[in-house]
Amino acid sequence: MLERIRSRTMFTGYNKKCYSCNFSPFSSNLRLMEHKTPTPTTTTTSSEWGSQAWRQLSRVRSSSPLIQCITNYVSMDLMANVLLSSGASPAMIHSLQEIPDFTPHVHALCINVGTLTPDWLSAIKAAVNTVNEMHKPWVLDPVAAGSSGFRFKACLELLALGPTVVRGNASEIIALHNGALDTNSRGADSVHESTDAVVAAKSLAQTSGSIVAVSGAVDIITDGQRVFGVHNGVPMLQKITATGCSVTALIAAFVAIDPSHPLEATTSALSIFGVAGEIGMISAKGPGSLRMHLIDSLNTLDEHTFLQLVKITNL
Ligand SMILES: Nc1ncnc2c1ncn2[C@@H]1O[C@H](COP(=O)(O)OP(=O)(O)O)[C@@H](O)[C@H]1O
Ligand SMILES: Cc1ncsc1CCOP(=O)(O)O
Ligand SMILES: [Mg+2]
Repeated sequence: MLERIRSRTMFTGYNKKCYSCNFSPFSSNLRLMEHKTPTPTTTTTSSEWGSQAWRQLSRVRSSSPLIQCITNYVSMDLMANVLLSSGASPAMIHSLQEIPDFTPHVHALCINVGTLTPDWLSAIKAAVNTVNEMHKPWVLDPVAAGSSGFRFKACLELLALGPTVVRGNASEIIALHNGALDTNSRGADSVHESTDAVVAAKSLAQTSGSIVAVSGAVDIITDGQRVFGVHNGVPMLQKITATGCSVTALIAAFVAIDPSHPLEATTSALSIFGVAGEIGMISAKGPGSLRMHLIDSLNTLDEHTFLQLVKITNL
C-alpha cells in the first residue's frame, strides 16, 4: 500500500534559510504578517518539505501548544481529538466572559463560524482582538461562508481582523473572493474542486495578507505569490463531518509552533492530516471506522512512513 502511493517531486520557491533559523516556539515577539517578507527562491525537493513537516509535527508533539477553539457544535469532538492525537492541547472555550482570563495564555486561536450566532460572534471578536494585541497567530475557517448574509458579513469582518491563515473548501474561498453570496451553496460542503479556486485563493491572500489554504483532492496553499499543492488524503475524508474543521485546528497547532512561517506550517499540517487519512484508510471499512483510524494514525504516525507517503508540489 505504502509503495503504491509513494512519490517524489521537485519544486521551487521554499526559503530554506528561514526554516533553519533558531526559532523559539512560544516567543512573545511573533509577527502575524511576517510571511509577507520577500524571500529568496531556492530549489527544494518534496522530501525536504517532508522532513520539514516531520520536524514541525515533532515540535507539536514535544511542546504541546495550547489551542483555543471557538468552533461549531458539530466539530468540537473530532477537532479536540485530532489536536490531542497530534500532540497539541485543545480548549473548546467560547464564552465571552472567559476570554479575558483564558485567551492571553493560548499559543494559537482557531476560529470557526460553522454554527455562528450573534453572541458567539462577539466572543470570537473579543478573542481575536486579544491574540492580535499579543501578536499570536489565529486561523479562520469560514464554514459555509456564502450561505447567508449574516455569516458572509461576519466572515468579511473577521478577514479584516487579519487571520494568519484562512482555510476553507473551494466554494468558501471562491465566495469570499467573489464578495457575494453563493446561490448554489450546499452549506458546509463544497460544490467546487480545490483546483477551481487557485486564482481566488491567490487573490484573497494578496488582498487579506493572510495565508489562504483550499482543501480538496489537492490542498492548495498560497501567500498570494507562491502556490503549493499537497497531494495526500483520501476522498472518504469528505464523508466524515468536521474533517475540514479539524484540519484547520491542526493548522493552528502548526502555526503555534512556527508562527514566523505560516505558509510552511499550513502546508505541513495539511500533509500530516492527509497522510494520516491514507494510513487510516488501510484499516477502515467506511467513514465511521476511518474517523477512528484517522485519530489513531495521527497518534502513531512515524517519520519513515510519513516520508514515504508525503507528496508536496509547487503549483
Ligand atoms: N477528494 C479528496 N481526496 C483526498 N483528500 C480529500 C479529498 N477531499 C477532501 N480531502 C481532504 O479532507 C480534508 C477535509 O477537506 P474538505 O472536505 O475539503 O473540507 P470541508 O470539510 O471544510 O469541506 C482535507 O484534509 C482534505 O485534504
Ligand atoms: C455540517 C455542519 N453544519 C454546520 S457546521 C458543520 C460542520 C462542518 O464541518 P466541515 O466543514 O469540516 O465538513
Ligand atoms: Mg469546512
